[in-house]
Amino acid sequence: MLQHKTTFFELALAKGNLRFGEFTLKSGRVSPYFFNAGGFDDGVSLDTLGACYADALAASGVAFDMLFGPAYKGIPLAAVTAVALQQRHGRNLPWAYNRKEAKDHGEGGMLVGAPMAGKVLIIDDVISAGTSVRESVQWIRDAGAEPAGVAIALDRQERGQGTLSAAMEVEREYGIPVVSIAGLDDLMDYLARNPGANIDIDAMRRYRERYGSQGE
Ligand SMILES: O=P(O)(O)OC[C@H]1O[C@H](OP(=O)(O)OP(=O)(O)O)[C@H](O)[C@@H]1O
Ligand SMILES: O=C(O)c1cc(=O)[nH]c(=O)[nH]1
Repeated sequence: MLQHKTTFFELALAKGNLRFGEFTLKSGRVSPYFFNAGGFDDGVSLDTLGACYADALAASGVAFDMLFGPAYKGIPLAAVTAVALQQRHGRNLPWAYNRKEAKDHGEGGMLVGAPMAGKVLIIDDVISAGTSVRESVQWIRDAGAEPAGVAIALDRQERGQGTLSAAMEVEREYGIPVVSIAGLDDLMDYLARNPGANIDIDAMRRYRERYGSQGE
């Protein structure tokens, strides 16, 4: 398993950002696990998470010229990934984010940071229904730039309306790749080798059989 995946799982488990039990999702499904991206809430964990995004992007080979972090949770993720790309991979790239409400004084406007240009990579925590990605693609195109792909932390690899996962639906709809630090398959592999006392791996398997996405 690639080092950034192991590092991500170790960090998420140590911070309690990967939990096991019974959780009702946005979709209404009852899941035996839950990922809370908002819990990377201190300097060390944010720094480590940024390194995981940067290393996953470097390993993916996706080409991009700048980063875009959709409000709100995408903003610190894009910022810390920009820092990690520079420190770990020698790529000093521009980055930008949007506001959720327009600012009517000072510099005004909805977009903050570098002007959108070239191939823009969207950085977010998760994709559920794809609404956030859809809005980000619109921001990027309206500014005359081109979406290059999406980077997320954990791909739950479960189907949306059809048999494809939300990430696959985004790839198909926009013709752009979705890169994740890790996916459910990686998590299952990790847990098989590092079992936790409170983790019902059979419940995870049953959930994946019932809701897992199929094909590419
Ligand atoms: O694929 P989707 O259905 O859009 O769901 C995923 C989005 O939902 C959450 O953001 P949210 O819009 O709740 O805003 P926040 O970042 O301000 O919490 C999350 O951070 C993603 O951006
Ligand atoms: O589908 C969701 O609602 C969801 C799942 C998950 O693991 N984490 C999260 O923030 N939302």
